[in-house]
Amino acid sequence: MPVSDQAFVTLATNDMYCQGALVLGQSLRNQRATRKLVVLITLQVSSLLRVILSRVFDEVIEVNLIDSADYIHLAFLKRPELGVTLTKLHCWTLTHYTKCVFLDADTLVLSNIDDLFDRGEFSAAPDPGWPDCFNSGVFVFQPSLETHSLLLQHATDHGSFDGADQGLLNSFFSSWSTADIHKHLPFIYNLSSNTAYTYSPAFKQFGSSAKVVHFLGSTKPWNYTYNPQTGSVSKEGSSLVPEQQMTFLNLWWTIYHQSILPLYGSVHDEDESTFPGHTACSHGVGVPCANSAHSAEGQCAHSVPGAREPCAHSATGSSQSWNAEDPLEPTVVVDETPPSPGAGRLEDVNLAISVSEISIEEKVMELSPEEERRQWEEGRIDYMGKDAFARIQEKLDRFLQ
Ligand SMILES: O=c1ccn([C@@H]2O[C@H](COP(=O)(O)OP(=O)(O)O[C@H]3O[C@H](CO)[C@@H](O)[C@H](O)[C@H]3O)[C@@H](O)[C@H]2O)c(=O)[nH]1
Ligand SMILES: [Mn+2]
Repeated sequence: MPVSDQAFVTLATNDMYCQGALVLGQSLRNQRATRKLVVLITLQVSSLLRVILSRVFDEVIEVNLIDSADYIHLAFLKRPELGVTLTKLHCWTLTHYTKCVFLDADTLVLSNIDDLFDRGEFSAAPDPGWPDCFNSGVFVFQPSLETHSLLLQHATDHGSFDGADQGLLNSFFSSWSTADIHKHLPFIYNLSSNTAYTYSPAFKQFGSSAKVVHFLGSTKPWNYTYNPQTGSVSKEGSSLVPEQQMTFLNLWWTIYHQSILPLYGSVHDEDESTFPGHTACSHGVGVPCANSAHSAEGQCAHSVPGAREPCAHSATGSSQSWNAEDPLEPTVVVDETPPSPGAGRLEDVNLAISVSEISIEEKVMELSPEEERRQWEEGRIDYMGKDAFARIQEKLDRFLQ
């Protein structure tokens, strides 16, 4: 029976992490999850991705880093690296749910995990790098504004020993390692795909019971290239990937290929008026790249209503959809057309699709000075890139010369 006051929750602060969130959401649907699916997003997520997320998730909720007084209290601007961390903490504000399970966007659900809702706050699995700490990629929690503000207060007072949410949560829920063994989730609920092999006999014994795999670390599934004809991540550049991880990477990509890519086609078909910049075209083998662009600016959906059914093979069947049944058919890409004058921003991802290769690339955006200024004024500040202190100082120095 569906339970409407409990939810699986994830987070995606940009279009790249949205790709992970989509596969995660779809994997939960494939495993017949009986709880609501919620994705937290931030302003940076494009309107196209918001629509696509709404096809997989029950709720797409924008959390705003800038307007919240809490972040100002935290002297947020002095600790930009805490941004994503603080965004994860927002899950405690989902008080229309009584209990939730948070899953990182780089996790993949392999079998039904509804039994996690039998556990209480704060339940998590050990971190493979330091098992007296939990890994914050999968945890059971109870939304509460009080806990949320205590967490923010803790961040203000103590910071985070790893500069991110895992350190903060471990010092906040510091009795996890000793107090209650029931709050230790078995490792199969958060199996790190790249460290499992360090104890390979255990992996051999228990690996097949894995329920959630976590692509922890800097290389994520969407950083690989996939060959839909072989059903496998391309070997090139992945020769160092251990065999066990390869299996999980291929599973991730199978879901992406079969269930997520068709959504791009169907959104285009249905929402031509919303995304007038979108066109689709076919390319042959090896054609390098396709871009997507649109000109509609995202209205943020506190909650975007969307399809609730599993969307495997949900391509609408027109020639503009990915042909999952017959990968030898000419493939379809979402192509770039110049946005109309005064149009909104482009997507932050390129989908490069050909018969033998699919890849997802981060788009390096060249913004007009007006657009740059607008982003700055909206608080969308690229601390690590063009708005980094060193770059601004350079500009000031040039100006003052
Ligand atoms: O630019 C980003 C970065 C992260 N995330 C979200 O935050 C999660 C954590 O980031 P991730 O790249 O998955 O970190 P990990 O490689 O898993 O590293 C570890 O360290 C992180 C920081 O402490 C913890 O959040 C993770 O749970 C822990 O597994 C992601 O899955 C996303 O849900 C974004 O939305 N945008
Ligand atoms: Mn992660």
